[in-house]
Amino acid sequence: MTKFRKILLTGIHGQVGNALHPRLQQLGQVIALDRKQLDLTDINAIRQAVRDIKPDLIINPAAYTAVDKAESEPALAHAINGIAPGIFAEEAARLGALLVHYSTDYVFDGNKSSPYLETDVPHPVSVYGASKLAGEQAIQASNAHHLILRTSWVYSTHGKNFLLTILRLAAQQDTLRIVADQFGAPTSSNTIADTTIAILQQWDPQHNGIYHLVNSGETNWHGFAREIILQYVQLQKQRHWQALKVQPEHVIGITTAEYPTPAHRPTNSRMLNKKIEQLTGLELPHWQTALVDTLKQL
Ligand SMILES: NC(=O)C1=CN([C@@H]2O[C@H](COP(=O)(O)OP(=O)(O)OC[C@H]3O[C@@H](n4cnc5c(N)ncnc54)[C@H](OP(=O)(O)O)[C@@H]3O)[C@@H](O)[C@H]2O)C=CC1
Ligand SMILES: Cc1cn([C@H]2C[C@H](O)[C@@H](COP(=O)(O)OP(=O)(O)O[C@H]3O[C@@H](C)C(=O)[C@@H](O)[C@H]3O)O2)c(=O)[nH]c1=O
Ligand SMILES: [Mg+2]
Repeated sequence: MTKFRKILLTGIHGQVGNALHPRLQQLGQVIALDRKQLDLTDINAIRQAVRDIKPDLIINPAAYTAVDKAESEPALAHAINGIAPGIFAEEAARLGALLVHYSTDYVFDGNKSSPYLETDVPHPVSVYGASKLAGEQAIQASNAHHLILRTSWVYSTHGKNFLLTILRLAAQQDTLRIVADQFGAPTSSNTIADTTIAILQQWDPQHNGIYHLVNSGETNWHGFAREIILQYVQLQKQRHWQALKVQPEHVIGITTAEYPTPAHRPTNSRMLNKKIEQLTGLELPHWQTALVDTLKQL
């Protein structure tokens, strides 16, 4: 089914863009632009690219994602995460195209004691979070058809992510110290891409809006790290992977105060994905299931 004529995709070397790229071929002709072909800090270049290509679907997983570095580069983070999405939205509106954009749990302050809903008021506590919220608001202020998909703790077999960081550290050190007081849901780039395709297959203008898109269940960063080690050890023998120095019991839970970073991170990053499950009729996989699936692709 080619539901769309021309799909403009950004961020193809990133985690989510890389997972989307092959899957999108089933929906239409994909024109993928990486940073060299389209620099999102260049507003005129964004306008020109959209006007030249005339897509009926724009998907923008490109973003400035270095959370700590953003604290010292707020203008750059804001240009890419706050301004560029609004330009895509203005151009999408001119063409009557749909804009699919990704956002983050870090738009919330984390002070809620239960999982966040799409109707909860965002209040970011980091430069990255504020820049992503500005992007959401710019899209919402436009007349473009849009889907804003908020996800969290994204990992995949490539790129910069917590899964690969933990495996790298676990091969070098015999102890890992990981914060155990920030709660959320690790989400695989495969789940994000599969769910995006499912929404697009049945897309209708009345679906415009924000959706939380996370693997189900919850943990904290320490729980995620421990599960990575446990699952790796289980798969290791049959797959002839290198041994780790760390034993699962040597993944130590610590407090946020014991791991100081430039950026503040929310204590509660949990988000309910009921709205997107109702729309797609899908049950999003549990984070532990998605993790095994990703590890098997290493
Ligand atoms: N990673 C995570 O944990 C989470 C991510 N998200 C959101 O999900 C989306 C996808 O994230 P993810 O795939 O992990 O991100 P990545 O950091 O893996 O990829 C980001 C991509 O954006 C590109 N990019 C960065 N700056 C520019 C620029 N100036 N012009 C053009 N392209 C640029 C990068 O290009 P290059 O390859 O050249 O560097 C890269 O391909 C983003 O919107 C992010 O905010 C939400 C929650 C969690
Ligand atoms: C490597 C390491 C991290 N940590 C902590 C720091 C932090 O609180 C947590 C995760 O670290 P990271 O730097 O991977 O996380 P971070 O870069 O904050 O990840 C975020 O990225 C952006 C793009 C998002 O949108 C968020 O959803 C989230 O995925 O683990 C430790 O406690 N010990 C360690 O050895
Ligand atoms: Mg990071």
